[in-house]
Amino acid sequence: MGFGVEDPRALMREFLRETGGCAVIDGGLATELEANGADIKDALWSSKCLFTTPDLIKKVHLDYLEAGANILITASYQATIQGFESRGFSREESETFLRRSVEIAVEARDEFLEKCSKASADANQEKTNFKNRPILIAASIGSYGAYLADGSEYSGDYGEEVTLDVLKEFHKRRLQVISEAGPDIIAFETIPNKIETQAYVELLEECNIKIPAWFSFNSKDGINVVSGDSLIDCASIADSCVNTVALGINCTPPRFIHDLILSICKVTDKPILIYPNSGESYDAHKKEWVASSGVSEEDFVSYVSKWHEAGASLIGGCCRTTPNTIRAISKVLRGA
Ligand SMILES: C[S+](C)CC[C@H](N)C(=O)O
Ligand SMILES: N[C@@H](CCS)C(=O)O
Ligand SMILES: [Zn+2]
Repeated sequence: MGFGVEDPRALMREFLRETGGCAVIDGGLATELEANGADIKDALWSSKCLFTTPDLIKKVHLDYLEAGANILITASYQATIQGFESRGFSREESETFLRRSVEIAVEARDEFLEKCSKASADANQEKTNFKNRPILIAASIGSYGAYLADGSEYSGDYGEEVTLDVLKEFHKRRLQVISEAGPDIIAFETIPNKIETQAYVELLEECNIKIPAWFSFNSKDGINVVSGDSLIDCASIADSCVNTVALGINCTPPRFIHDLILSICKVTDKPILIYPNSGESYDAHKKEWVASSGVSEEDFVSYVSKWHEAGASLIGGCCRTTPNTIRAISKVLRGA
């Protein structure tokens, strides 16, 4: 899908018009890869599947489309050139994995739309989710903390040596390669601090990236981003970027989301996105979620119409949410 270079916001306006004002983001990708048997207890986390089980990534994308998603987030969250090279892959191979993450999602969309057009002749089509609908591919860019593979995306504490220039150098080539692979949106996700927000904004401009972007922060107190930096400051920096078509919150417990939406509303008139996690906490050492600490799927879904009323127009799930969560979100929003 192509979008006007002069007005990147036309993308989101047109997309939300077509979806009736609110759209469904997919759910946890890594979560669902694990549920389908992938072993991602690894420094590359879900991006390992780009070279071990790419077909499984496509299957999970298709499951989320079948559940009702309008937006697929690619498997590139923890996919970095530096991470792949440290595992012995060449620069060229590493860049191919980045491009593949976008291609796999595009292939899933094409296959899904093909199934929809076949199903349209079927009298039972109304009973399925195989109905033609607008679908965007959002290329994930996880934070520097994700690459560190030690849970730093939940602290945003990178140490003094990680300056703005270090972060820009870290992300630059990856951002260029992913942008050239042709996603509809760049999804900067789980952004833990202000310095990384600034790095992304400067890179988009300096690399002359013409693809719309979203900025999604995470919080552990319902007020600030996880590093303690002001959410208002981070959101204002993101809002000022000409590429930005939406901003919001992901991988954050559901109980914090309502107040965070209200804060973001104060600094932007762009669409607000939210895709919370289940509220469980992550043990980065064991690479496991602490199961008892989250909310049930039912409770998660009971928040959805309140988030929508508070101002969120793009709603999905992050870690530990599943196609069932997305199916339920889709039902709430499509009935809204
Ligand atoms: C969003 S977290 C659960 C991703 C995984 C983390 N960066 C790690 O490598 O442990
Ligand atoms: N987009 C990633 C997680 C970000 S925290 C995923 O769904 O696996
Ligand atoms: Zn997450």
